Amino acid sequence: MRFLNITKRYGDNQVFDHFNLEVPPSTILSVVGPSGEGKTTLLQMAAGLLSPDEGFIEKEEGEQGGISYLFQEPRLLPASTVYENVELALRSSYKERNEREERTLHYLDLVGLQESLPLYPHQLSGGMRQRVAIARAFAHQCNLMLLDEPFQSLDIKLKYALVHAFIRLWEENPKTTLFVTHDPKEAILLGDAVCCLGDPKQPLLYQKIHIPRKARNIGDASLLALEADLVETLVRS
Ligand SMILES: Nc1ncnc2c1ncn2[C@@H]1O[C@H](COP(=O)(O)OP(=O)(O)OP(=O)(O)O)[C@@H](O)[C@H]1O
Repeated sequence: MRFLNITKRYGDNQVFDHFNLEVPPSTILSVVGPSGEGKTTLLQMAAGLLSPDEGFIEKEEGEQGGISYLFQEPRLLPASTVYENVELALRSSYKERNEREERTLHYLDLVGLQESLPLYPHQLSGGMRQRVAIARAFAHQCNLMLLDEPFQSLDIKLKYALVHAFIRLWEENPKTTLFVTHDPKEAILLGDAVCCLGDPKQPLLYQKIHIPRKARNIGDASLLALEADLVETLVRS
């Protein structure tokens, strides 16, 4: 997916000014940036919910069609169980009940919820609800994933458990993904590249990460150096 020469204004507020950015197919681009610098605007344009004033968004053939969203709040169906919340997302793509059941159990297993199938959202902790939302995002037939701070407001242990659950599911079937976060560590653990917004004309920082996702350890020297660069860019912006 490419953002080509994008200009976007809200009244006098110019958020993007002939801005270019590329997310190679089947990769994750982590987007960080100070508040109000256009992260959500970028996601909304990628989703087609908002049009740029100038420029356009080019999507590869495999990126057209369904989009899976993952938000900070899980947005589950309150009257449906854990199992049903995920199974419902599979109905349009799997007509066979047995196949749907197998897929549902697979996704819920990968996020560690195999024991919680009959529970309703109000019976779950915040972290468990977000696990269901992650499983559902992967169950939904999609060609593009848009993540808007899905791991925010979780304690640090839970946050990394969910980041790893996300990676396990994503690696099974990689989709072009835009991942918005305020947390440089999350950005570095998940992204094939990280970029920092903060200048309407161009990213303040864009850095590819060559270490395979599964081999990343947040204590590695090169990742710590990148994190320091990101933090410095964010603080200076
Ligand atoms: N519908 C709107 N009408 C007017 N201004 C808007 C609208 N949506 C966003 N903006 C403005 O555009 C700028 C970018 O907003 P956006 O929500 O994209 O930023 P963000 O980086 O996602 O912020 P945050 O990190 O706080 O979520 C902000 O100055 C915001 O006030």
